[in-house]
Amino acid sequence: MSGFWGNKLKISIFGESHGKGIGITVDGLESGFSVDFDEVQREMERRAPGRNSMSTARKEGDKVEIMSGYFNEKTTGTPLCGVIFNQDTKSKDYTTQQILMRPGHADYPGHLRYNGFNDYRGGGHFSGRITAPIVFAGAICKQLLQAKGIEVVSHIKAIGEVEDKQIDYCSIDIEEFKKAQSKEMAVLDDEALLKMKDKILEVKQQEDSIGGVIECAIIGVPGGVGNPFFDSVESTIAHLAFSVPAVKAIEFGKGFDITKLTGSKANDEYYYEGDVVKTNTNNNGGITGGITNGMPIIFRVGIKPTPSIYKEQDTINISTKTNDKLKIVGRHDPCIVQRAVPVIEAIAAIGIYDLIK
Ligand SMILES: Cc1cc2nc3c(=O)[nH]c(=O)nc-3n(C[C@H](O)[C@H](O)[C@H](O)COP(=O)(O)O)c2cc1C
Ligand SMILES: C=C(O[C@@H]1CC(C(=O)O)=C[C@@H](OP(=O)(O)O)[C@H]1O)C(=O)O
Repeated sequence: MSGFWGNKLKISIFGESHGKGIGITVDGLESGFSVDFDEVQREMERRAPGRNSMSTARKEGDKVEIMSGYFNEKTTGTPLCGVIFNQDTKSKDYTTQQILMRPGHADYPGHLRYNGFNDYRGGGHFSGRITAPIVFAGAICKQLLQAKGIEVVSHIKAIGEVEDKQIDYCSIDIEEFKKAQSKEMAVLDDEALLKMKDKILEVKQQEDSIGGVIECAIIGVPGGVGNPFFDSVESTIAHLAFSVPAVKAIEFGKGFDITKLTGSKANDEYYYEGDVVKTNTNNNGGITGGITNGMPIIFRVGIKPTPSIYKEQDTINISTKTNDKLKIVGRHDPCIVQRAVPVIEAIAAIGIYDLIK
């Protein structure tokens, strides 16, 4: 089975991009919590397709219908199920995807795994569209975490070679991040934002695509959360991050760059600020031994360039068993990164809520 995740919180996703609908069941939420559904819908809008020239042209309302688990304006504590009905499908664009396998997409592995019975339309269950219900569940977890003084924020660290400003891992300016959320893309530095936008529109013009990096910070998690080995905070977040289509890399704190430091530079030295324990640096991204140390949790995910590009590509025809050419039609994101920002925040919130519940 692969549609289920969680320990104390359990989520189960379902649906296909061109099927009737997509959704999620969330079990293990605390009872008696009033969800701000306007805020949930704002989170859905941050991810929704068809909102600007940097996105797929497919337009979805992405309004979530609550089927269960919410009564008298409060969570009941029993499974909360949210459904989103698909509206703007154009399945004929995918006629050739039955036999011509898109490089970089799940067509071929999905065909093998499900013996040809997979729904190939719009990528079916493999589609980035299935991240909409994840954002829904994450938006609720975010609110539950906020009530405990925990904030989850993120920004686009890079699109291709264009980078946003370096953040201070020890002291996250939450307001600066929140301001970035209302921009066209979640970038802290306005000049970098314009350069990133130009880059995305340039590759779009060239019938190509581009990837990038999202950096996420979780602030306010007390020290002592998590477990050694298999349920470490890193394992929990990484498991969820790699469940997001197009995520190909993850690193915590200084990440791969920590390997270039000596121990005396890499260690985060402790000090007391009043009775609060802090560290001078945060190279370990707020986690040591798989357990939080009270500093901001910092991680980055690498998102690959969108696989469906309009340039002609080499591929295979699984019907004739010959080599062939593929020229994709349809509506695709020239870059996934800017739409995946709320998805990464959502998986972070789901993971941390599961650990602290
Ligand atoms: C928000 C979001 C939007 C996406 N949009 C597209 C798209 O328009 N076209 C496409 O080919 N892939 C898109 N993807 C990525 C594919 O779904 C993904 O690359 C594919 O399922 C293969 O999985 P993998 O890249 O994790 O190996 C999107 C992913 C996300 C998270
Ligand atoms: C619909 C969404 O994005 C889709 C993700 C996607 C893919 O292959 O992942 C391919 C495209 O699907 P379609 O060809 O049906 O338009 C995107 O539009 C969404 O994110 O809500």
